[in-house]
Amino acid sequence: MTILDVKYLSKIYEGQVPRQALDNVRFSLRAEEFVGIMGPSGSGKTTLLNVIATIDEPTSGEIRINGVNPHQLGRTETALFRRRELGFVFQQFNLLDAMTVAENIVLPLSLDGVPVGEMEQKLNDIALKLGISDILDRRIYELSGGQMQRTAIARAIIHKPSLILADEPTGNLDSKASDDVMRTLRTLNEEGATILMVTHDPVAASFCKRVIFIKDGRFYNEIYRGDNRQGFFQRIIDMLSLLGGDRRVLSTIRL
Ligand SMILES: Nc1ncnc2c1ncn2[C@@H]1O[C@H](COP(=O)(O)OP(=O)(O)OP(=O)(O)O)[C@@H](O)[C@H]1O
Repeated sequence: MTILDVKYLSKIYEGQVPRQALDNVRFSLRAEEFVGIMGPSGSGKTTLLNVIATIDEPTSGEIRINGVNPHQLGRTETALFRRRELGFVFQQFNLLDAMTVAENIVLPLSLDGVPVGEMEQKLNDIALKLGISDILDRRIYELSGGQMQRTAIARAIIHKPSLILADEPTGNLDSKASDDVMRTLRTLNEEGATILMVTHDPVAASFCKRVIFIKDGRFYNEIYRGDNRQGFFQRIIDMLSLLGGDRRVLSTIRL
């Protein structure tokens, strides 16, 4: 089953000098895929994610999520669609600092008017799954980066979205916390979640089942993991150096 269909997507930022950020990008994601998007700085990754997230409008082309083109919905319907169908994980976590972990996680459910008993059940299930049951009463400012990101992931998935969109989810984490977060995303994927993740980090990307590379706003190539993560990691590094990454820097990154 196709969850996300990106069809001939183009985006031009108008301005004194118009800038084409996306040029005819086309790909799709089936249910239970875990796909990374990589490419040089300025290649259009965030723009692509923002258009899929309905934060930004395409100039031409369209996206479909579960067969629906959210850009054709009215403003209220779009907000509802985004809240029900999508889960967001960001580099900056975007948690509410003064609230507790539990309050942050159930926020999307309370916005949707889910009864308290059901909310608590879901909260406890998700906290157990993400290994954060013992920190539910802590305030966000008391957490480590890895705990913050796991809280953010719990919030992103508590309503069982069709598609999880992650933008540099390990960008603010050290390598141990990154590894924990990527293992969490991998487990969620193995349990049925469909994930699209933008990342610069080849180690994080090696947890995906497929990586799509874009360059100058265009689809450039894609590679599949297969059984061997080490081999996949090496192919990601090779592709990044083909795309202009610094080979000396890339050769220092270890799995
Ligand atoms: N709001 C905007 N107005 C004008 N140009 C923009 C805007 N946002 C992005 N761009 C331009 O569009 C192109 C793609 O930007 P985008 O942020 O999508 O790239 P990226 O691959 O996510 O980059 P990075 O890896 O550095 O985050 C760049 O040339 C950028 O300068």
